[in-house]
Amino acid sequence: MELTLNEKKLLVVLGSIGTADTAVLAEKMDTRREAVVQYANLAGERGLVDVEKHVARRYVPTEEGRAYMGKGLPERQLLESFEETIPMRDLQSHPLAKIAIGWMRKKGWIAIRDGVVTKTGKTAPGPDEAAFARLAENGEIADGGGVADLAKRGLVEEEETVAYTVSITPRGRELLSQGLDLREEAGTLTREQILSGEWKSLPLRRYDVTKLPRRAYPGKVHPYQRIIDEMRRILFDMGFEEMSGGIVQSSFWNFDALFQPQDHPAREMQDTFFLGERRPLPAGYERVRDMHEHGGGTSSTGWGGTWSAEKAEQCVLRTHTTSLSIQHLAAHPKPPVRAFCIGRVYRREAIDPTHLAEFEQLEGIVMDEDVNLRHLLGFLKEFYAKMGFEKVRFRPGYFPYTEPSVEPEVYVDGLGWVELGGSGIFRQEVTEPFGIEHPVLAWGLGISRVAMLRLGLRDLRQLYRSDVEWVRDTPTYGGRR
Ligand SMILES: N[C@@H](Cc1ccccc1)C(=O)O
Repeated sequence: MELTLNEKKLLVVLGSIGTADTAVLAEKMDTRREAVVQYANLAGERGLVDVEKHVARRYVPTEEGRAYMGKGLPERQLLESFEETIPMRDLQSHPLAKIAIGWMRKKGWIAIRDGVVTKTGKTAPGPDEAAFARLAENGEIADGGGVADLAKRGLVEEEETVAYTVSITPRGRELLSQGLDLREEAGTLTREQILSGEWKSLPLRRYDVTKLPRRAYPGKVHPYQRIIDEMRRILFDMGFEEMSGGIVQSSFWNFDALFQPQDHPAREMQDTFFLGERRPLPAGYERVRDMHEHGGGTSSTGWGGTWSAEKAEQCVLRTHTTSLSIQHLAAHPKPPVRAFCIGRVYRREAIDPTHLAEFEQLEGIVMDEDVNLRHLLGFLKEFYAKMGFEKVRFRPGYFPYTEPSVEPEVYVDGLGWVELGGSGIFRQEVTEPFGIEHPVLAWGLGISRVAMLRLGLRDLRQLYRSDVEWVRDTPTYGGRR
């Protein structure tokens, strides 16, 4: 049997005292209690010592509980603050009134009639007060009596202490009587010890290679952020540049520039978070106005009616990242443009496992001479394939700013076809006011959905919870399933 030096030292100490708890052993061995527990468990597996675990539960006061220490429970303090009767209004001005009046009534100590509070005479302390008095005396208290009531009120909380006693077994004694080699063990060898051959005669520390190490939790990137990073990588690899912009946008950029009519249902209060702030309209906004009112210089008839600059100035939390795409195009009206962004958007949704009021979109635009629908479908297919979704199909859709409009769907085993966003080619009504003369392919994909599918989640909210266990248990490897 190969004992570690520490086990041997433990046996030597126990040889003289037989039994001791780990606190005593730690002191005698000049080490920490956790170390003693570890040595004792090793020696215990070999049958040389017995390790006994004692769990002690006790209750200690919470912060609120400490505030009442020595003064008594709030209802007792309040009861003693007046003689036989008191007008309710006066009683209510006592600092403890909020908590204590309810308890006095519940305990039957007072009756309230016509705004006057009268003591009932039945005001003897119950088990909770007795427990509280004992707690005040000792600083802690065992379970039982009225302690449960105090715990329910949040005045005490449970504290658990674990202690171990270690005793030497007959086998341990026998081994000890045979004499133990107490020379220091070498845990690492020096170059000299190896070259000179001295290592052969050194007592070496043994390692148990069959033991699993304790799990380590180094810092790591959140699973959702890893997927987002992967998507950015893919788009950079496909030759896209990244656009950026604020989450607060004027209605002009979020809606009007995208030829969304001012009375469009998506612009209603129940769908969009409107802000009090306003932003001035950009130079040249008149072309957008004209497009809305009568189609500007194009063959479009526009939406008709009068376009309101005031409505367009009003700020919103962006409802889609398409508000960034159109600004990028306005700033870069000449081809080629290949740009993307991944950003949070906001909608007034009823929240459920698959709908949140905030979520992320991946937005992309491609403008070039002669790009067409086939290119758009190709880009989307390629992107999804790189994300690990092999089967992709497209259904016709509708957006006020694209024609044609397409809704991509991916096939997921067990779920079937899942819709993942919208896409299309920007209408002339969108591009013309900004002097854009070539077709623009555009898409906006809900990527929290993608992340949910990739991570096998049933509830979208998991992506946004501070759930450390889940973050720890989600592997970092294998982007793809
Ligand atoms: N903005 C659309 C998606 C989309 C983007 C670009 C073109 C067409 C559609 C949405 O939020 O659902």
